Amino acid sequence: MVKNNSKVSSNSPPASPEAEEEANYAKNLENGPLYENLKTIDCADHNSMKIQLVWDSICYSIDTKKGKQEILKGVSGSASPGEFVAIMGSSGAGKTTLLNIVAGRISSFHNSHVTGSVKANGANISSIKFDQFSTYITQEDILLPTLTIRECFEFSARMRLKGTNEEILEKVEKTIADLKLEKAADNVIGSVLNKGISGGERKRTCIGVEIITDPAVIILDEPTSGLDSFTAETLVDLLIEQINKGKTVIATIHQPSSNVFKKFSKLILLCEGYTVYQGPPADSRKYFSNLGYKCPRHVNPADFYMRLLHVVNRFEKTPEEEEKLNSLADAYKESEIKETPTSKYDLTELKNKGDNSLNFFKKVGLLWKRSMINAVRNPFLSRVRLAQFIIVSAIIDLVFHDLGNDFDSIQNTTGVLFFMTLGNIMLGNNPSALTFPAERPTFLKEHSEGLYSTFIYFIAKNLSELPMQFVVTMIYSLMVYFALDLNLTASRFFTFYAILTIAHMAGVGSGYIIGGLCETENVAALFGPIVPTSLIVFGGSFGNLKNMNVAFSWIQYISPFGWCFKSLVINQYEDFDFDCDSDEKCDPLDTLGFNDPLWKDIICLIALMIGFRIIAFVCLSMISRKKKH
Ligand SMILES: Nc1ncnc2c1ncn2[C@@H]1O[C@H](COP(=O)(O)OP(=O)(O)OP(=O)(O)O)[C@@H](O)[C@H]1O
Repeated sequence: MVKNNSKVSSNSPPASPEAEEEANYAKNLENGPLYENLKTIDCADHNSMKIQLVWDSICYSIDTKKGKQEILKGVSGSASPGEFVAIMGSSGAGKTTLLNIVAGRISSFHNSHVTGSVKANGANISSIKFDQFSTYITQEDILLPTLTIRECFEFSARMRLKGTNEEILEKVEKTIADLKLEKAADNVIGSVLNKGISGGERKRTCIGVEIITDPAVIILDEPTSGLDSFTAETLVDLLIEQINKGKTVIATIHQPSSNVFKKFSKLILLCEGYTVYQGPPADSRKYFSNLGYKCPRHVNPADFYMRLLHVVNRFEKTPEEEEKLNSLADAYKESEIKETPTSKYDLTELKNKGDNSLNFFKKVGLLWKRSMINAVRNPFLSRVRLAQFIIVSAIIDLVFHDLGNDFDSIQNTTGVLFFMTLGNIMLGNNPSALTFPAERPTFLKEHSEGLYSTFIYFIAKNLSELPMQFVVTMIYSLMVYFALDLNLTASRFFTFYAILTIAHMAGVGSGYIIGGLCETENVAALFGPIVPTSLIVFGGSFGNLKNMNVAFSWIQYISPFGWCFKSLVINQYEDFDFDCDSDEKCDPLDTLGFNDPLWKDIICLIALMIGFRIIAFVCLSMISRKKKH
């Protein structure tokens, strides 16, 4: 219950010993590091652009099954150059939503509606390419675990900045130094399974990857979450160094320590979509004290406010909770500290910067290089792939060696060729189904930041995986072809190798489709075998295709198993010299009904290889576009 709902001024003089104590506390806060730092700011010394962000009357609602849910209810505020604005509030208060709207990452869509305006130096952020001037650092640390800190920065710098090699490397070193990461710069990021850099270093790396371009506005979603209080304070100090350079920093923060709390330039407290306080942290104690909520002397104000704004169940508030929150929101609306968003600075006009992006080939090259580093540092997958082909080849050699060339050999030969077809395509499909889900967070993040298009990523991904595909099918061909004594001419061997390689690549393509559609590796592992397994039925070895259900007979044309098997059989028997009495009886191609010319089957296989990739690319494009909204 708000005891004092009268207008509250942050500047009114202390009238009682209690008020004097509050004033002293506020003074102590003012003497904290932030205010010392702020005095040293000389924005004119910095050449980089200064941006003031002003958001006015932001409302955000979503349509749910139960009706319209209002998430932000007319929130206004600003963040100026040299300011660290911290947004705090209870869980579900709308902090991340506000941050996303201010960053221009949420706009009205099918079931969500945004009203109000967000302006950067007076220009509506939707009318400029705001991400050219700002960066958004998400709560999740999305970094490739196999790269080192220096490599992460270098990739980001090369992708985003233009300049000579020396300039790029200089920028990388400067960012490492700015973020005090010198000692860990050559350590790999690591993952849950392979320990790498510490949590604080990881967070600083995420920040470094983004601020390497020197953005004027740095927006962070819960940058200190999961860090101990000392590491969190160190991180906030690094961000304060950024505001000292004239940057505008806005962050949502959970449970800051009292040391961190007093370093913010401005505190915004949100509750249930309303602003309940906006102003210097040092003035907040007095403000809430005047409303009847006195924060005890030795209690961290951040904890006190979180407890004050907490509701047990957001969707079923008690009458007391409802009354408290409404009166806090009303008190802010009527108070003198309520901010009327206006531009206070001599603002530079924001014009879109020229296109700073690299050309297509350089981007493909950088992504390809990163994928190769990733593969070399994570050899497990490559080794497993090699081992799979060696084991399957060895089993084939053991079971079917030296097939011979008499009539009785036909059944064994066609059998082994079908078995090879199966192994070859399945061993392409299944691991590939896992690759996109593993890289999905990195791809979606970098794509949404405009680092590269889906097409560039897709081309680089395909190119980086090609060498392995050529190697495994060569091992397969060499280990099996001569041991089984198949049609022994050089041209037949190389055609055999080419068929296996194209079919394997078609298998990889079908894996890409599944990988593109599945969000996680677990789901992809479950669904991975489904598509190829269904296509095996139409591979031409388990039944006469002419007698199958007409409704499904078209599937034979999209089955790489069928085309691969047919090609291998034709390649084996087209000019095979049989040890046989009767010519007619000895032509297995006639018996199997494989009368097409070989080139036709190979072209169909190539068409499937390309077609599967086009479908996979469309799936990825749809997912990346959906993610952007
Ligand atoms: N697109 C959406 N669809 C459904 N609900 C949404 C959507 N966006 C936001 N919300 C809801 O709006 C409310 C505010 O979400 P938001 O993420 O902004 O909260 P928050 O203050 O950042 O919370 P936390 O501190 O727990 O992260 C939540 O109840 C959330 O479920």
